[in-house]
Amino acid sequence: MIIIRITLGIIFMSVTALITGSLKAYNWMRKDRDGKGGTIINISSIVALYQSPLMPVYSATKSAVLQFSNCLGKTEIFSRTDVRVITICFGVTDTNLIRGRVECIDKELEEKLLVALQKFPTQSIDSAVQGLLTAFESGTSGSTWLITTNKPAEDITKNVDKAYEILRQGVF
Ligand SMILES: NC(=O)c1ccc[n+]([C@@H]2O[C@H](COP(=O)([O-])OP(=O)(O)OC[C@H]3O[C@@H](n4cnc5c(N)ncnc54)[C@H](O)[C@@H]3O)[C@@H](O)[C@H]2O)c1
Ligand SMILES: CCCCC[C@H](O)/C=C/C=C\C/C=C\C/C=C\CCCC(=O)O
Repeated sequence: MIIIRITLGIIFMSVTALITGSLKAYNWMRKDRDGKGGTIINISSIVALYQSPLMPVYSATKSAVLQFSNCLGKTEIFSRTDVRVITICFGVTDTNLIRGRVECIDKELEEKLLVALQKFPTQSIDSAVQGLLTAFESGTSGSTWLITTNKPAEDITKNVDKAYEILRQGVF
């Protein structure tokens, strides 16, 4: 089935490869294992910050990137390893990704996504890169940055923390 192939591909690229690659870099850089410290910047997306039916698989992978990177970058670990982990949530950015056909889990969603991608303001690659550089220069370990609609990069770590404070109610 085509959708299974697409789904497995997205999960492999956005989650499996990202996590294994991050951990390889992490273990190589960590100061408590003779490394020199360093920075890992992982790319999530605005789809990790809200719930939409359009791309359940892709959205799940970007939420996984956000959670993995935030947790790996927590102070308790950073203070031992000096490996800073920053997460970027990009908005729609004018790259090949949004130019090609996006095969959703069904035709109805594909049509809705096309409309959404056309309606949602698209930022330039330059804005996206400028925002990433800001996050690299200013971001603390475990921070999350929103870079969208050609606006300056915004540190949204406090929003993510508040969201998880709400989610954890009743857990402990
Ligand atoms: N463009 C957007 O609107 C947008 C929004 C949010 C997040 N993102 C994320 O940004 C990241 C980059 O996407 P993009 O918009 O630059 O897409 P893109 O398609 O323009 O670029 C992807 C690049 O990755 C390369 N690539 C693909 N498979 C590879 C592999 N197995 N090994 C090495 N390189 C490979 C491609 O050749 C291409 O150069 C993705 O994680 C995407 O989810 C993009
Ligand atoms: C609603 C607009 C959100 C845009 C931000 C987002 O990161 C950009 C996505 C651009 C294209 C989608 C890229 C990959 C998904 C590919 C196929 C979807 C597979 C089905 C699914 O995810 O459920």
